[in-house]
Amino acid sequence: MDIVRERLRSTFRWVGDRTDRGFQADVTGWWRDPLVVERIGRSLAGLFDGEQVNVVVGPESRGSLLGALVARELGVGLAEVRKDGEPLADSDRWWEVSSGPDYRDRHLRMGLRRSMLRAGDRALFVDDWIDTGAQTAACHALVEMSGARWVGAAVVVDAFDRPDLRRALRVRSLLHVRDLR
Ligand SMILES: O=P(O)(O)OC[C@H]1O[C@H](OP(=O)(O)OP(=O)(O)O)[C@H](O)[C@@H]1O
Ligand SMILES: Nc1ncnc2[nH]cnc12
Repeated sequence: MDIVRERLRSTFRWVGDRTDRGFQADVTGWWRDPLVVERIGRSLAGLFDGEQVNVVVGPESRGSLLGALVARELGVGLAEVRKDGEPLADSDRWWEVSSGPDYRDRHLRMGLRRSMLRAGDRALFVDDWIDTGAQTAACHALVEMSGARWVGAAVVVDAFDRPDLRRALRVRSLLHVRDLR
């Protein structure tokens, strides 16, 4: 296992009791580790090495934090997807979809300003975690709606139990959730 994956494992913690409703993943230790901050953008970008990407799509908030690091590495920009967000001005044209139930059973309105994605763009989705896949699927729908191409989904932790959708969404990860147990 390389040093970035090792640090991701050692700075991660589960909070609460496994049988408890409050049992949660705490990834904040990642952001506090300078080595992770320095190298994670390159590691995530490397999951799609050799593929042409000209925009990174990152959902608020941890996806846009990581997305900015990946975009910096690739020399491209970031299209931030808001959750239950609104256009800032009535004149803003906005793409929006509703997600299926996510890991907290929420149906989120996910959206972004239309000018953030253009037909012909090649979009790489970035996030910290994929669980039900509902938010990733919603972002995929936004990318398709805009006419951009979906290159794939680069995530830190894969906790997705839908192999068919993993393939369809081209999900690649640095860790599987079982690496954190
Ligand atoms: O696979 P799913 O079940 O759709 O869940 C995955 C999403 O859930 C988490 O975000 P959350 O909405 O908790 O927001 P945060 O990044 O602001 O913590 C995570 O960062 C992913 O974006
Ligand atoms: N089980 C989980 N813990 C923390 N963040 C998540 N995002 C999606 N699923 C998650």
